[in-house]
Amino acid sequence: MKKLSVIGAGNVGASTVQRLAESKLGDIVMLDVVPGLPQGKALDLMQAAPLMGYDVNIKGTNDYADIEGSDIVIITAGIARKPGMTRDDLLNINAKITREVCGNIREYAPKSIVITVTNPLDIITYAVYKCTGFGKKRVFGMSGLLDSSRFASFVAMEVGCSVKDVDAMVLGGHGDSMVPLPQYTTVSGIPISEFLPKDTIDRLVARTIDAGAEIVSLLKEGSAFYAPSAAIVSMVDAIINDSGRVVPVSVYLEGEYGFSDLCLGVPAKLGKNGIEKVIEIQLSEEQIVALSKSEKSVRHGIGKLDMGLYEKAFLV
Ligand SMILES: NC(=O)C1=CN([C@@H]2O[C@H](COP(=O)(O)OP(=O)(O)OC[C@H]3O[C@@H](n4cnc5c(N)ncnc54)[C@H](O)[C@@H]3O)[C@@H](O)[C@H]2O)C=CC1
Ligand SMILES: O=C([O-])CC(=O)C(=O)O
Repeated sequence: MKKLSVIGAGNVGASTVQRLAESKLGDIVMLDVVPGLPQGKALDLMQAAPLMGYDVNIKGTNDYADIEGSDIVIITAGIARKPGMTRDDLLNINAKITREVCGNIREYAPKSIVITVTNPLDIITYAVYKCTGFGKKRVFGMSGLLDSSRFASFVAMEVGCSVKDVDAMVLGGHGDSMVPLPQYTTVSGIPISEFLPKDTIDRLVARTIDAGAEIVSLLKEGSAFYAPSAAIVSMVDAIINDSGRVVPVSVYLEGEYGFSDLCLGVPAKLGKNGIEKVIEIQLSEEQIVALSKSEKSVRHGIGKLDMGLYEKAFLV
């Protein structure tokens, strides 16, 4: 059995633990700072095991020693946005939480693959990459798979076809400058332009970019967690089963797409070592401009991080 640890037992963390258990992907540790919260949720999930037929162990804890030897660690600890906020507004608080989490991952799970989820996603992924020193294969962020799934669901609703036949692709940062790629979005391999007029596609692209905020404004408290946890578990499945799935992830770039020293959503092959390969695809002039805009926005956020603190953490 693989050992999977989820840091943060809130909406995203607890739903991820439930999906991991139901997918029988490994034994799970769920950690949170709030005393009793992860323990209570873990106990509740263990009591569902006989009904759901999952034979995995789920432990709730406030003690990082329990994540010792984890194969995969998923970081969901941090605050979620409220209506009217951007993801970038979460940076100061979540960067501080992330530093503490990273120090503990370095100490207790130094061989793990780390999947970041906490927002602002690309900036936090960069911070975790720097802070852990684990290298780009073992530190990457979940966002593009969620954004692509949202785009695919909107296409299926509009075309009136099965979601099973829709493949969508969204690149760039997980924010207002994300880059949905209609040209790489298909229904049974057929470009969506064969099914939908341009103004409809433009509307679905805009809805995809705004999809997180749409849910925040409906919920009033907190943000999405059902689709995010599904995307996280798809990525964990691809790693554990060494499946070679190609999905968009936020990864540290070293010249790919012409960008360096930041994390940005690009297609990558996932396998047992984490990121097996970053895939570079042909982009149109318009898409290159959009991706550059996204890169600038993420780089601006990275500029707000106090990197001294990360480098110091790395040296401890
Ligand atoms: N990358 C993506 O696509 C997505 C990212 N998110 C982000 O994920 C994060 C979590 O979202 P939710 O679970 O909905 O929030 P939530 O508020 O329901 O849960 C967050 C949990 O983190 C815990 N926490 C806070 N500080 C901690 C620390 N130092 N150590 C351990 N745990 C700590 C809190 O006690 C809380 O239980 C947010 O930053 C949110 O914006 C959410 C959805 C999608
Ligand atoms: O919108 C948010 O703040 C949470 C998130 O990243 C998403 O649902 O895409």
